Amino acid sequence: MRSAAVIGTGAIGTSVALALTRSGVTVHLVDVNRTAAQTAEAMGAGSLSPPKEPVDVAVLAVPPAHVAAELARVQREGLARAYTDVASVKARPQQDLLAAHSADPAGYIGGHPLAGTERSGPLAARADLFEGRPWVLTPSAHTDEAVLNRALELVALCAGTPVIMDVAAHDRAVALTSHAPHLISSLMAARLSDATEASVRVCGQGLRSMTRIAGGDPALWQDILHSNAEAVADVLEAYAADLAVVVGALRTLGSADPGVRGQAEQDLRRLLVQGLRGHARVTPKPGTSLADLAAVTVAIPDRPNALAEVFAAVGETGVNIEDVRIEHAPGQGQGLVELLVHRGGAPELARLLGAGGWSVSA
Ligand SMILES: NC(=O)C1=CN([C@@H]2O[C@H](COP(=O)(O)OP(=O)(O)OC[C@H]3O[C@@H](n4cnc5c(N)ncnc54)[C@H](O)[C@@H]3O)[C@@H](O)[C@H]2O)C=CC1
Ligand SMILES: O=C(O)C(=O)Cc1ccc(O)cc1
Repeated sequence: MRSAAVIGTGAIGTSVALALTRSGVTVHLVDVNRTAAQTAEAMGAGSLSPPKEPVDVAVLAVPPAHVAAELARVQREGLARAYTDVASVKARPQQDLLAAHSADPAGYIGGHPLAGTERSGPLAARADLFEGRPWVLTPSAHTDEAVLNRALELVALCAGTPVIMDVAAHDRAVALTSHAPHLISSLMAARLSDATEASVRVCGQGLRSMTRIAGGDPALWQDILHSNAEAVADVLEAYAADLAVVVGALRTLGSADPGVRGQAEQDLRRLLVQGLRGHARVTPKPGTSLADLAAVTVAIPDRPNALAEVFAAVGETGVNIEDVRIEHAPGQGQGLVELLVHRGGAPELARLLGAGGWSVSA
């Protein structure tokens, strides 16, 4: 691939543009918001000048409701030889596209990288955002093979992992893994909006993780949820049924009737154990299961470069870090870095870091 166009230079579009530019692709940037496009250009993501001939691929990184209209527009202009998008829902853009008779479905393949952030705009972009992340492609019966191949090349240049899916299966899957969880995160965060300062002050890291995605742009999420409403409602209905059981169990845990109490204990345990099983299925890295990993926790003093020194110390041991979590409470003298490594390497890593003077628990 020699050239590309990115339409929509927000968090995702600029990340794609940065990754392609880094690989030597000439990238042309387009956005209805001039400031967003200029910021992306200033970040080194590409150029605002229009291409002189059709580019190899155009990536539509606009909100889902705008994909089909933008696609029809840029196809009419003959901007590219192949077109794809990154929208979080796939059935709606495809239906809109088929309904918009001016668009050419053969030149288009749906796409969705499962990587992102709760922050919007080009300043939230990162060239390495897609590294090792699944990137769904949804070829339709109309999609040309050359277009599929071009999209596979795009994913490879962004270091993503391609996953071919049918649009309906994709939308059901992300309802479960992304869209319903987003709403649950918003529900949790909404409960806090008028809580007392005294209550909010005693929040733990778990709450911060669980409400992080509630910080996403409400307009974008309204669009995503609107485009996948039925599938998300199905998942939330299942949550509602589980919640009813849990509330019932909590209300009857203290019952004088041993039968009722026993049932409540069983219901609660079943949910907690099932949660543990589900948690183990969310892999931190493709090909790695959480069950294969162990955590080594290192206390980090609050001084410049301390974090870099820990990573350098781990690097010297030769142990690969599979995932990392950082807990820091502003104003406290130290933070905690939890290093997730392969189970077999954890004891030796803990020993070596301890010998190096770090305060470690494994
Ligand atoms: N936020 C996330 O973490 C992820 C988002 N996505 C999808 O990526 C797409 C973009 O999302 P973000 O980058 O997060 O949003 P963003 O708000 O950061 O960027 C969207 C950009 O599109 C521009 N835009 C809107 N309509 C346009 C049009 N008609 N023509 C040209 N530019 C237009 C906006 O001015 C804005 O700069 C959405 O479809 C979203 O569903 C996919 C994966 C992750
Ligand atoms: O911020 C996160 O952790 C995300 O998971 C972001 C995200 C948001 C929307 C998507 O369609 C895909 C990924």
